[in-house]
Amino acid sequence: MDKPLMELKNVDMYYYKKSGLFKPKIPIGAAVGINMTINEGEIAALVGESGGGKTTIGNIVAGLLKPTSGEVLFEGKNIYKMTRAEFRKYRHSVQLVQQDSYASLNPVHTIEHSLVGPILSRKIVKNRKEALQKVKEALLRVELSPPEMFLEKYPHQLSGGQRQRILMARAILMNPKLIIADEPVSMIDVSLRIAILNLMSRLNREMNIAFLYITHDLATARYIAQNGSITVLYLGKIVETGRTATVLERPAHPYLQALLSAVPVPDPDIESRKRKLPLKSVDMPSVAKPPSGCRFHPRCPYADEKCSIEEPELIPFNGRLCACHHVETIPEWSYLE
Ligand SMILES: Nc1ncnc2c1ncn2[C@@H]1O[C@H](COP(=O)(O)OP(=O)(O)OP(=O)(O)O)[C@@H](O)[C@H]1O
Repeated sequence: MDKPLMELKNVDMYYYKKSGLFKPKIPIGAAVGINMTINEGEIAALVGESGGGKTTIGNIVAGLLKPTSGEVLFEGKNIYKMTRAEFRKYRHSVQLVQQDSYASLNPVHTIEHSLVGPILSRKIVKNRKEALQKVKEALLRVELSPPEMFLEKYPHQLSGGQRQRILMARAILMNPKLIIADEPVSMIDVSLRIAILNLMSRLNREMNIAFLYITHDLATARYIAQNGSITVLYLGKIVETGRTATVLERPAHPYLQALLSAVPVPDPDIESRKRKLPLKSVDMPSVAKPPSGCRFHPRCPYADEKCSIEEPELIPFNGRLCACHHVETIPEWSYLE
């Protein structure tokens, strides 16, 4: 039985950008009308192109960014109505791992210092001896062995993949229920990516930690969230969401269909027979000036007048939710022509 861990209810996040001296600030709807649930122990993928609002949503879930409106619930409680003690517990339970592992670690501190410090100061352990023991266990869990070899190192002495593992170790030391992994593999060598994805899957299975995996890369989202859920964003709005297997098997929204058609296949024969979805425009409009009606309509091959006027709601369709006026009538997607 799925139990909601984190819920976003009708969340909007507007940034305000200066448009010139004496001119009013322009609102940028980086996330609009977001409803999303991450269940206990689930791997949820959040995908979309640059500027879609992924990092904004990740930071809202992490409690680092307060949305302009809407509710953020952790275990059913609004995080902005929590007592100090409850909020502290939530912040320990939800950890954020960012893409730039170098920037996330203090370059003048050893790994031991960076990992022991937070659990001592947050009183997760009683003393330094216990802290060191826990840190060694965490390093073993993230496959940095022997741990003693890594404790005295500085971030610059480690590879990108090893630093990303250190960040995972720092996150699991807080005994989290959810780790938000924001593009965790985009800055490491392709050959090492799969190992980090497998590590996250293992932490999910062995420690029942839920993951919010944020990425622009559908292939890695499909791989890691194959038994979980996927939410696709376009210019700050959800266009399709549901179980990953259902959504990616038969994508319903034309934007997701186009994204899937663009994932290259190594076999040239299949690649040449793969179905293409020619978009009307390759240019991504600005989120500061989103198109009227359906935000995808200027690029959508199926768009008509209604799409340019009326914003589509997310509605149930074939076992998932999809925001498209023509979802019932557009040709069913198939992988090959
Ligand atoms: N602090 C800010 N002030 C003003 N605008 C912002 C701020 N942070 C983000 N934005 C804008 O909000 C939009 C969504 O940004 P966000 O970083 O959430 O998207 P993203 O999908 O994570 O993209 P990327 O993969 O490029 O990081 C972008 O147009 C961005 O320029």
